[in-house]
Amino acid sequence: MTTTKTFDDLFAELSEKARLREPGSGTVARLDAGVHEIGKKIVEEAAEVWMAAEHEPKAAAAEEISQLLYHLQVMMLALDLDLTDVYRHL
Ligand SMILES: N=c1c2ncn([C@@H]3O[C@H](COP(=O)(O)OP(=O)(O)OP(=O)(O)O)[C@@H](O)[C@H]3O)c2ncn1[C@@H]1O[C@H](COP(=O)(O)O)[C@@H](O)[C@H]1O
Repeated sequence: MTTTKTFDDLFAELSEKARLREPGSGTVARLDAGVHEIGKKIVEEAAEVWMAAEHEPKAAAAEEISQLLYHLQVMMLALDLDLTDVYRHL
């Protein structure tokens, strides 16, 4: 049986990689690049979500949405925000 990684699972995984500064982690590299670069990536991925939603199959849009969620989590880590900081606004 395959298990599906949830938003919370991914955040826990990324938090641990950041804490350990895991060698070879793309997440650590993105954190080192800083908020400005992470922000540019969020805008890029958001545009890709929009384009996929209008012009590509639903599966492609789903993949782009997953990438946007990933980069939003990287920004949360860069700002030292945790899930409860965000969830309290939902
Ligand atoms: N879910 C993701 C994820 N989504 C998107 N991305 C990154 O975002 C990029 C988005 O794809 P693009 O098409 O924009 O690629 P690109 O233009 O080459 O982007 P750049 O790498 O040049 O920024 C991907 O190539 C990944 O680098 C992700 N990188 C990592 N994860 C997961 O995060 C976890 C930790 O990853 P590491 O920190 O790399 O170990 C793992 O479980 C990964 O599966």
